[in-house]
Amino acid sequence: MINQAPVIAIDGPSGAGKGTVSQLVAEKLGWHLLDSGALYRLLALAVSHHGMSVEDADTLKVLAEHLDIQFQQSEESKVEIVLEGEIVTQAVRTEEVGHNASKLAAIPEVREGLLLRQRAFAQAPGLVADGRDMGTVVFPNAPIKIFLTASAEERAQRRLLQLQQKGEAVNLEELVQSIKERDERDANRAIAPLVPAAGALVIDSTDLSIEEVVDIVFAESVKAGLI
Ligand SMILES: Nc1ncnc2c1ncn2[C@@H]1O[C@H](COP(=O)(O)OP(=O)(O)OP(=O)(O)O)[C@@H](O)[C@H]1O
Ligand SMILES: Nc1ccn([C@@H]2O[C@H](COP(=O)(O)O)[C@@H](O)[C@H]2O)c(=O)n1
Repeated sequence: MINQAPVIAIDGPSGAGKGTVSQLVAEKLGWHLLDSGALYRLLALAVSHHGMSVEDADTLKVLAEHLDIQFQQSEESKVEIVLEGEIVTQAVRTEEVGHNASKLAAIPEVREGLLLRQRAFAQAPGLVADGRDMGTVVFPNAPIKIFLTASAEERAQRRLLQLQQKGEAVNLEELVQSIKERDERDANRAIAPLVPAAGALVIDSTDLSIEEVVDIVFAESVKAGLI
C-alpha cells in the first residue's frame, strides 16, 4: 500500500479545470491539496533562475529532491507559493513557465526526484491530488481517479479569460497552439504519459460548469464511502 490517507486523483490536460476543481473539492471535504504541476513549474523557474543546464539529468534530480519550496497559507486563505524564500505565486503561472515545466517533466530523473515529495502530501484526513500522473504513477491505489478533460479550443478560451483577468496580453491562436503542443508532449512522453488511469472516471467538462464538475467528483466520493 503506497498511500495511507485516501486520495482523490484528478488528472487531465492543461486548462481542463483540475486545479480549480481540486481546490473546491479539497475545501468541501477539509482535505489537503497537492498541485503537482506547481512542483514541475517551480523546478523550471529554479533552473532558469540559476541558469542551469537541462542536459544534466542527475543534477536536476538532486534539485528536484531538495528544492526549497513552501506552500504558505496567507491571511485571505489563499496559498502563496514560495521558492527559495521568494514569493512566486504569480510567476509560476505563466504559459512560458508551463511550457518549460513540461519539457523538464519528460526527464525521468526529474520525475523520480519529485515522486516521494508528492507522496508525502497524502496525510489524514485525505488528499486531493491534481496533475498528469496522480492516478497512474504517484497514487496508483487512490480510491477515486478522475480524468478531467475538455476540448483544446474550450481550454484555450478558458486560459485566455484567466490571463486577461490578470491583465496579460494574449492571443487565442497562440494559446490553442501552445496548449496542443503541451498536450502532445505530455501525452507522448516515454515516462508517465498523460493517459487516463485504469478505472478512472473520464469527465469531459467542455459543456459543464465548474460546480457541475465538483458535484460529480463529490458524488463519487460519497459513492466510494469516503465521506
Ligand atoms: N468547467 C469550467 N467551465 C468554465 N471555466 C472553467 C471550468 N473549469 C475551469 N475553468 C476555468 O478555466 C481556467 C483554467 O482552469 P484550471 O487552472 O483549474 O485548469 P488546470 O486543468 O488546473 O490547468 P493547468 O494544468 O494548466 O494548471 C480557470 O480560469 C478556471 O476558472
Ligand atoms: N503530475 C504532473 C503535473 C504536471 N506535469 C507537467 O508540468 C506541466 C505544468 O503543469 P500544470 O498542471 O501546472 O499546467 C505540465 O504540462 C506537465 O508537463 C507533469 O508532468 N506531471
